[in-house]
Amino acid sequence: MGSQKLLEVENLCIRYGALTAVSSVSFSVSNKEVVGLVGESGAGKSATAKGIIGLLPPIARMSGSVRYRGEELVGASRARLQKARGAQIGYIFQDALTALDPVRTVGVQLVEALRVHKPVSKREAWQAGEALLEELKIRDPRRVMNSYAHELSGGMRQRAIIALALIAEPEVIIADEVTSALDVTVQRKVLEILLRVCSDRGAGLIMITHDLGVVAQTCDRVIVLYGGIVAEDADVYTLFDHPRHPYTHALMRSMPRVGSDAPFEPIPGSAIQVFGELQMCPFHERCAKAGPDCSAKLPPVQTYGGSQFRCFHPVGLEQ
Ligand SMILES: Nc1ncnc2c1ncn2[C@@H]1O[C@H](COP(=O)(O)OP(=O)(O)OP(=O)(O)O)[C@@H](O)[C@H]1O
Repeated sequence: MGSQKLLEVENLCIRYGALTAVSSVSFSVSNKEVVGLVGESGAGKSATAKGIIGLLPPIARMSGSVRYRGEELVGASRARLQKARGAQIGYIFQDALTALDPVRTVGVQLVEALRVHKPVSKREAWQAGEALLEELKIRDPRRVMNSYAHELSGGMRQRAIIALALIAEPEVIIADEVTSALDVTVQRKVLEILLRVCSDRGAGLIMITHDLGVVAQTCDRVIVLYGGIVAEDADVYTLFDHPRHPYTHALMRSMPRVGSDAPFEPIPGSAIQVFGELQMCPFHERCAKAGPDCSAKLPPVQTYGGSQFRCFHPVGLEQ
């Protein structure tokens, strides 16, 4: 199977009243590709993901284009979006405790999630659920099928949530900070399992995270969001070898590195909220390289050596 574009997001803009959460975000996801959406809290990662599957709250206003296999989802009917959610685009929620219904067993929830989309009997759905839990390396799938969320460990709960998102075999999976609540060893295992199952199925994965360690471990391509815009978009090797946007560069210096004595430096200042149309670089107040041009207008997208970035003063390309 060659590379096929499954999802194309173009010029996505999302507003909550006067607050602009997402401005002109564009990217695509192909089969077997893992695309990271990275950025600090408030950067617009979840808004982008929820916009893709039509789960924004009624106050939100969205424009732009989201195409699944070429079919436009922005402005699609509620029924069309319901079909897209789960059967074509699966969403793994951030918070495993609230994503699972506390009063129904994992099995009952899996059966329902499958039967909404596929004409299978309860028995067949139950068997599919059990097989999927086994695929997710759950040692005693029958016990987990009959368990309630509170009876499971954090890692098991997270795998049950992953199963709920995968049961109807979507081709694109959005994983929203799926492992941030888990300790590091469990996190690594859950990520490995998620990647393997997505790759076995030929699915595309959008990995939402603020953790560059997770990005390095999992992603093929990385979209760095800041203030609701794509600050940088590059394949994972180019991004780590040659971060061009000063925000990406600062983000890398702010994380501890294994085997390095270099001190890690927090990014000064705090993330911004954008109101109205963005007329300047949203990072300029925190940026050591900013010049007068950065506060005068929004830098256009530039391309250099496999990266795209919005910056007048890219790192390593000083004139
Ligand atoms: N329902 C809402 N009403 C108003 N503003 C919102 C709403 N949801 C999100 N926002 C705002 O939209 C912006 C983007 O939020 P979003 O949740 O997409 O960020 P994020 O990058 O996913 O952050 P986090 O990592 O904390 O989840 C933020 O400024 C946030 O305060």
